[in-house]
Amino acid sequence: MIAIGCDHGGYLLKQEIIKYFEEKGISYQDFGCYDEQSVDYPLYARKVADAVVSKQCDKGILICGTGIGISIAANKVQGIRAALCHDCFSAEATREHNDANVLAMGARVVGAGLALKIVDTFLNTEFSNDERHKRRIHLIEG
Ligand SMILES: O=C(CO)[C@H](O)[C@H](O)COP(=O)(O)O
Repeated sequence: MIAIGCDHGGYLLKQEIIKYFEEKGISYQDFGCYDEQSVDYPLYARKVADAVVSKQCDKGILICGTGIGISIAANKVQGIRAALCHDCFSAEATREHNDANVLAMGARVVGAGLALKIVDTFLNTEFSNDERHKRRIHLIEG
């Protein structure tokens, strides 16, 4: 189950991703927002982060205008490793090296075509389980 959330700046891209999930039969839970009315992105970052940390969902996807604010907010939640990715290399590397559990993107930065490839890469790349990466992740967690 994938948790997905956005602010008003990310709403239209979130709808594209949801359409993609429905076509592919990927199960998801939509934590809002639900239209383009102006909202505050930290609230949606928190909803998705809580769903991931509580294991209600396996991974999260967050979208705002830039992806920056919503990733900063998600990373305040203990246990969240949110990665802001606007290319497939980063999406693959952050799964392999950082075991990122939330993908953040900016709808004002990437188009839907690239965003869907980034989502696909993120969801289909496993953590390497390499000792050096595990050690570094433990150091992040403190
Ligand atoms: O990218 C964002 C945060 O990093 C927000 O989507 C952006 O700040 C919203 O801006 P506005 O209220 O002017 O639409």
